Amino acid sequence: MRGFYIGRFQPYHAGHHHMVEEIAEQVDELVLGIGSAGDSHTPRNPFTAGERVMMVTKSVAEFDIPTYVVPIEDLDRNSVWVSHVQSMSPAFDVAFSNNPLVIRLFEEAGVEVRQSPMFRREILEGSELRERMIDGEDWDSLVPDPAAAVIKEIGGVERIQQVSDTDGAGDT
Ligand SMILES: Nc1ncnc2c1ncn2[C@@H]1O[C@H](COP(=O)(O)OP(=O)(O)OP(=O)(O)O)[C@@H](O)[C@H]1O
Ligand SMILES: NC(=O)c1ccc[n+]([C@@H]2O[C@H](COP(=O)(O)O)[C@@H](O)[C@H]2O)c1
Repeated sequence: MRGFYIGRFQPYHAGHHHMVEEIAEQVDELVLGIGSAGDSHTPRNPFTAGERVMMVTKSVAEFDIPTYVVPIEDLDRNSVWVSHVQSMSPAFDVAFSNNPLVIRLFEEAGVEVRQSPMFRREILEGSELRERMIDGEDWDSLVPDPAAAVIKEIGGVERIQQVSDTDGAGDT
């Protein structure tokens, strides 16, 4: 059985990693979708699809399961989004998500969806991580080591600080 799990992974953090660990116990192969793949260099979406591919690929290497990492751009049309995902991904039998819209769209398309409990959500949340980077607070203990190394390699903290340091830069 092959599973599918999509997130923006801005950045890929220990909550996502915990969810992947749980999914890996339920499926034989896994597809990880890099959502909003066209977005980067903003306070809410600082990292490119390619950078997120690196964070995810290097982090999940510790799990003993074949994993495909597939960037997926957003569409203006929710009603056909599942078809779009299916056109970009290896075929999958079950989708994993805690996102209400994603769950609804997959279920309406007849795809089985499994949810898992949030893991330490009070700190393991992308927006919390991005605020910590902007404020110069500890963040690297909250992401898998390989993802932290990628963020450091690309100057990710300097980037998010710089793109957040303008009038009207928007929410993180
Ligand atoms: N701490 C967590 N434990 C388990 N699942 C999580 C956790 N954080 C996010 N998820 C789930 O992972 C998927 C991808 O989430 P996403 O990439 O939006 O991360 P996020 O932490 O919610 O980021 P943001 O704050 O940027 O929206 C969603 O289904 C989300 O519910
Ligand atoms: N119409 C669309 O393009 C559409 C619909 C539902 C989810 N998505 C994407 O799927 C991803 C879902 O991930 P999150 O759970 O991290 O929000 C996001 O990148 C989101 O933009 C896109």
